[in-house]
Amino acid sequence: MNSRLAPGVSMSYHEGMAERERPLRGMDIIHDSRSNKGTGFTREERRNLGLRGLLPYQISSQELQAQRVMENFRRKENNMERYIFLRSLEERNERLFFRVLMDNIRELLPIVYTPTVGQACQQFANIFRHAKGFYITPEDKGHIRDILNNWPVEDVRIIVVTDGERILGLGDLGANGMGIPIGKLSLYTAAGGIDPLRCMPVMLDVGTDNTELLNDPLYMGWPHARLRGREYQSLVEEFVFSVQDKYPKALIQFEDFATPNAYHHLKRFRQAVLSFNDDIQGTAAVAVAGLKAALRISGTPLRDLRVMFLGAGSAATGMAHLLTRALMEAGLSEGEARKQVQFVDEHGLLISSRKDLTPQNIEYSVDSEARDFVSAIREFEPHAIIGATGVPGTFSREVVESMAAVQQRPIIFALSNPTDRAECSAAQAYEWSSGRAIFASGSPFQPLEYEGKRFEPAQGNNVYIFPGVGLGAISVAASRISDSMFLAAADALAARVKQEQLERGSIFPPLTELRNISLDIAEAVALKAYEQNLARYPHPDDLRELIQGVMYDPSY
Ligand SMILES: NC(=O)C1=CN([C@@H]2O[C@H](COP(=O)(O)OP(=O)(O)OC[C@H]3O[C@@H](n4cnc5c(N)ncnc54)[C@H](OP(=O)(O)O)[C@@H]3O)[C@@H](O)[C@H]2O)C=CC1
Ligand SMILES: CC(=O)C(=O)O
Ligand SMILES: [Mg+2]
Repeated sequence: MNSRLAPGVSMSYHEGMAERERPLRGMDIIHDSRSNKGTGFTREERRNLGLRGLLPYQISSQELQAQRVMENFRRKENNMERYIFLRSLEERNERLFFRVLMDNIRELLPIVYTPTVGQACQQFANIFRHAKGFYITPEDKGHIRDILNNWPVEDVRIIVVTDGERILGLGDLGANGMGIPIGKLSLYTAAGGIDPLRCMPVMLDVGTDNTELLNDPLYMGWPHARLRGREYQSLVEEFVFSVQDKYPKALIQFEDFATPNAYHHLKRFRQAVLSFNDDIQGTAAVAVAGLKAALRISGTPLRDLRVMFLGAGSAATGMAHLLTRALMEAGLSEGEARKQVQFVDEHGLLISSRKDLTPQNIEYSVDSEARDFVSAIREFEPHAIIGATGVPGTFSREVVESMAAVQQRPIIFALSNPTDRAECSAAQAYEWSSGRAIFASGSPFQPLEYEGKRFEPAQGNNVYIFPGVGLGAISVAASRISDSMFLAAADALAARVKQEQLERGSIFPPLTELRNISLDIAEAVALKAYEQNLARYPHPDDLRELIQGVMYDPSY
């Protein structure tokens, strides 16, 4: 048991959580999305809360309201309309929004998350209705701790922060990237059971180098070129330390930073602050889980697995790092494990003589005559290729055919988001490999038939990981997040894949199980925290029950 408590960290999850009471009545309660039930208010509530006359006569159950919402949702003409509709619902009636999201996660995930959230970021100014989240600009330098007091919640537990420089595979979207922290936090609640009151989306709006946005009079962000260098770093530091001061129990998830900054922040804060980088570490765990499940289909032992990454940025190098750890757990030395991982980027195979290697990928560089992707595949004969380039079409027919020539069951993960950035589509992977590919993609592809056989392509996305990691970490007040926690998360995810799913080619469990998956992951992460002496709350009698007990329920 470890009861080292940081200043401001109490002994249990719920302690210190009470927010200032705001007795609401009448129209105020209807305009407060957290309290509002719309037509769900009972006769008695209507009498006691001054609501008589303010609502139509009929009282609807939450189930009936949800049915009404889904009918309206399905009548919308396109996904952007659906996105706007759902976000407006959240602004009116938060519990109904989460009820609907949780009960229809398969149908709604592509709207609140990738691919539609990418489009929503691109059109952020055009669809803007209502400010949500917290914006920090360079003009707030020296005042961040003060302005955090403007946030109306006393006890925040999860913060997702971006600076908008690498939004999915869409590049620098400046302050429009706020759609991503908002979307990720909706999933923290729907999948990870974190009370939305405890969630805070943050945009570090340090400008943008996207000239189209800078020239757009509708752009709503800080209209300057990106802050860089020391000034940028010191703004990020001020933000992190202000958060620690105001919200000492909060986990900070860094999201969609450009690679050099992503690694800089990870290195700077990972030991001292409860934080992680989702693109580097969350993606890594989902990939390791997917590979482990895929190996159950191909029959290849983990210690023999060879993987070639296309792209050598934050997502790919994060995956390589955790995969190396997994291979070491399977009995290889670090050197042996690294030899089983290779990278190809825009300029070809990462060979030792290249001058553009980074600290994250240099250890994987090789001596080889091969240069381009296809000849590197022929030489290395990887069991898996994993794309994290943000560039569509990079898994060409020749690439997939080469994989099918060297492996009976080639593993092909096209992880770039949104859908139109995927390295190849599910249909292409199956067709070009004569139905032999074991496929996953970052954004969803519909089930399909190839030569009379039905395939259900899996979605290899960090949404399977971050809600559970966050839930586990804050349930025990972890002091930091370790690599071992991500390996534990990967194992918990892989363990949920059933044989019958593998037979349909699906290497991740159904998204409808996200809440239970997150609970399993949270338990595994929390156990790891106790094992590694990183938990700051005393060990409970029943860890799973404790975690389950803190999970948000949107029912009235
Ligand atoms: N499925 C999931 O859960 C996740 C998916 N992703 C996706 O991964 C993608 C990459 O993210 P991230 O790693 O942060 O981005 P980066 O920009 O850091 O990395 C992209 C990498 O791809 C390389 N690249 C670019 N063009 C090509 C090309 N034509 N052929 C080969 N390599 C190329 C780049 O090389 P260079 O630097 O030389 O340009 C760079 O190494 C994004 O689309 C993102 O949506 C990210 C996180 C999670
Ligand atoms: C999924 C995700 O985190 C990304 O594409 O950046
Ligand atoms: Mg991301």
